[in-house]
Amino acid sequence: MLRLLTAIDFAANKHRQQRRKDPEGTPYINHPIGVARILYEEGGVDDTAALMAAVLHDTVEDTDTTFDELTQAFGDEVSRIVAECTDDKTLPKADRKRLQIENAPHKSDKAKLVKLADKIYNLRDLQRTTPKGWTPERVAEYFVWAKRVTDGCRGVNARLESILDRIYAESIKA
Ligand SMILES: Nc1nc2c(ncn2[C@@H]2O[C@H](COP(=O)(O)OP(=O)(O)O)[C@@H](OP(=O)(O)OP(=O)(O)O)[C@H]2O)c(=O)[nH]1
Ligand SMILES: [Mn+2]
Repeated sequence: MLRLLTAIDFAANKHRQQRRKDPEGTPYINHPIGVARILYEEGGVDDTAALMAAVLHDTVEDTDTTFDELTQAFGDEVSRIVAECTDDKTLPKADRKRLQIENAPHKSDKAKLVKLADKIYNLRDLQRTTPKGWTPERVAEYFVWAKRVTDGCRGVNARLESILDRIYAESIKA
């Protein structure tokens, strides 16, 4: 479990100059820490590798962190879970979004858990406030897209899945 503290410190350093897209400019690190909290507290997940991967899940996608660095610091399993949760930013956005839907069902159970908690955090954020520059249409499209991704991650945690069911019932208009 102390490895989890090391991961939190690592992620906090990597994300230290980043802010969320909300109007308040919340520190980015609130997101990965919150994703790990959702996994543990709301999903009942106490697997250390999954919780560490949750904390680290955006470090490669959004900072200069490499998978080699993660493997060195935290081992193969954590690095692989993060890899499964990392979009290829060299691809056009439409391809990245499509690939998340297509690849979701093929991910490991631990990667699916991180994906479910990541989407819960982001969807709650969208219910709370609108990111800078987002139109209502873009927000609505994110809910529909996120549902397609998380539908492919089902079967790993009934509690997280029912939280998502409620969020979609509240926010996706037929
Ligand atoms: N809802 C919300 N999202 C914010 C905010 N600030 C940053 N984000 C991040 O923005 C991403 C979603 O925005 P998009 O425009 O769809 O994706 P993009 O950053 O990949 O282009 C999420 O990345 P991600 O975690 O990698 O997840 P995802 O791309 O798999 O959804 C989310 O964490 C905020 O204030 N509210
Ligand atoms: Mn994320």
